[in-house]
Amino acid sequence: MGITDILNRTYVSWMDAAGPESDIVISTRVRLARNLNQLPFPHLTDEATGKQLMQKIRAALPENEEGIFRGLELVSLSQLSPLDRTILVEKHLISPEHAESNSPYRGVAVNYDGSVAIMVNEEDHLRIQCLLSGLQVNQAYKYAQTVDDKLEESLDYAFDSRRGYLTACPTNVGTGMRTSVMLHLPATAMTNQINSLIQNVTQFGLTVRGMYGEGTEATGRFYQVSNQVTLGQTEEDIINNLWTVVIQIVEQERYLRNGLLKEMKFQLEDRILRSYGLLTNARMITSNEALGLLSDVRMGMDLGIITWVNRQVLNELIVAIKPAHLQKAAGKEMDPVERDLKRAEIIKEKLTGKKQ
Ligand SMILES: Nc1ncnc2c1ncn2[C@@H]1O[C@H](COP(=O)(O)OP(=O)(O)OP(=O)(O)O)[C@@H](O)[C@H]1O
Repeated sequence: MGITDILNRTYVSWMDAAGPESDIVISTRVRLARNLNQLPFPHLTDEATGKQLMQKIRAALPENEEGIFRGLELVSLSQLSPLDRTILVEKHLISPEHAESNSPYRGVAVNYDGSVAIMVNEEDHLRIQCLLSGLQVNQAYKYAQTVDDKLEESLDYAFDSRRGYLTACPTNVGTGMRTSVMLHLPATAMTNQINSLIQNVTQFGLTVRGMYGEGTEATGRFYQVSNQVTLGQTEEDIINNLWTVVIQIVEQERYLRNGLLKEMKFQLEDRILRSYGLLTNARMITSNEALGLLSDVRMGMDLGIITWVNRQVLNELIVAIKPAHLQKAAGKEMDPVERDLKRAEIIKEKLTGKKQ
């Protein structure tokens, strides 16, 4: 029960849709950036220090422990194929930049259900991530803290009493914490209110990114909202601020959805049912088209228009239709046409429960 298991199945725990507000908040992530004293930051590291760091972290991870530590084992990126590294990106367990490396001195540890993932030698020596379903900022922070405390029992962190945790990029100094939520905002997007939302959240020290984080565009219907500031605020301030803003975004999205349902009931039902029809009948489908249609079906489910699909299936599909997951499922490399065929097949099967 370790990373192999995570790589061989689509499901990880953030997809269970069991968390609060999971009609709109898909997942919550808390990540802590940490570095070890006396060792240069990753971008200045040579082979010898890279190796030393991997050894120290491997030794610091608890063995045979239960709870959130179950299955947590450090694997070098060189031990994973490019496809498997992309699988981890598609599941949101490592960043796209980390996946580009095949260095033996960079690594990843993932627990049994993907709720804890640790990147080693990414931008910082350690990036501890906790990822949960729905809006669970406090719980995700609690998990991250538990992992952090456990590692700190045997690692000497770079910490300055005035500045806080020291990090490779000055924007992370202080708490070293980024808290974020992945939101599904179709009504906000359909009513052209995304730009004003972006402006509003910026005023609260938050930032809006695309589905795959830094450098990915905030377009479509899925958005990641996170704190921009790590210095001069406590972890509790950051969490409370994010929670307060997100609750308002959630309420606004629900209000807009209900408005659409009231004002254009038949058009909305038509659009959603057509989207379902396309998803369950297409012979070939691209990733972008599928994501847009899945977003419609998800909203249809939330509004009670589609009653026969469950949210976990939709969360799993968001990931199962990505290129690396499709190729893993097919057991071979595929060109774009083959992927479009396979994608259509998987969607049909998951939505209708019928094998082709
Ligand atoms: N709430 C969330 N749910 C699922 N995945 C998330 C969430 N927030 C971030 N991620 C994923 O984490 C990865 C990193 O995201 P991002 O670049 O925003 O953060 P970071 O690396 O911690 O920040 P930094 O820019 O400070 O390095 C991305 O793959 C992104 O998809």
